[in-house]
Amino acid sequence: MNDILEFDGIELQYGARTILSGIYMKCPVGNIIGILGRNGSGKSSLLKVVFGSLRVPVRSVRVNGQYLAGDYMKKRIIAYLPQEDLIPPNMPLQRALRLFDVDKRHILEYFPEAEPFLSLRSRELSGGYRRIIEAIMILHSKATFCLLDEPFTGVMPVHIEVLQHVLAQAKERKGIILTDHLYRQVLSTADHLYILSDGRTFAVKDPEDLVARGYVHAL
Ligand SMILES: Nc1ncnc2c1ncn2[C@@H]1O[C@H](COP(=O)(O)OP(=O)(O)OP(=O)(O)O)[C@@H](O)[C@H]1O
Repeated sequence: MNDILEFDGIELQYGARTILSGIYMKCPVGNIIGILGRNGSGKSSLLKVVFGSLRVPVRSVRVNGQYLAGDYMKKRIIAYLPQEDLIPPNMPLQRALRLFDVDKRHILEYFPEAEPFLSLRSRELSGGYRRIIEAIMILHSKATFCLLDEPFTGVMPVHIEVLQHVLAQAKERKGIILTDHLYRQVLSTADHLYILSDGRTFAVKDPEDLVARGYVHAL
């Protein structure tokens, strides 16, 4: 049976505002799960809570029914691409690849032209190149589950197609949860979709649900 990442019982509040409550999501290996939601609906917060970098008093994150606690990445269970840059600005790309235990050939396979970039510091790369390289790094990490916050944003269309190809290959051995406002790309990439609204997750059965939840005017 494929491994399954599952979470619920997550409560997140900022002051008097409840951001997350009534969350349930399941991500089996072999699947890409898309999360959509209006600005400020809590998508990034949810991924941080699941990864463990944002601590909350109540949370239940499980793999195959076993509760996870602490720093998941060290256990090579979950890898996370934050909405902000992943690689520190002064870190050379090849050092980041070593840290994430990713062979450079996984980058060069898609971008042979990137060989000279490997010795550059992250801040010396263009934003779009940095984003797709970071996303590919996470997808080739040893973790079984990958959380990707806006992997398509800032990436040019021909490279989005490359990333969709990498995602399709990666899901054969991983479970992937991603969120992005490039919703057409999310719709064409994800096997299952959720929309986050009023702090809760709703499974999207029909793309028209996105209109009903005020995420798009029309499809
Ligand atoms: N550290 C914080 N302190 C107070 N409020 C916060 C903090 N971080 C996030 N928020 C608020 O929590 C809400 C959810 O933020 P989050 O970034 O998770 O939303 P999002 O769905 O990812 O938004 P976007 O689509 O704009 O990226 C927002 O209203 C945001 O202002």
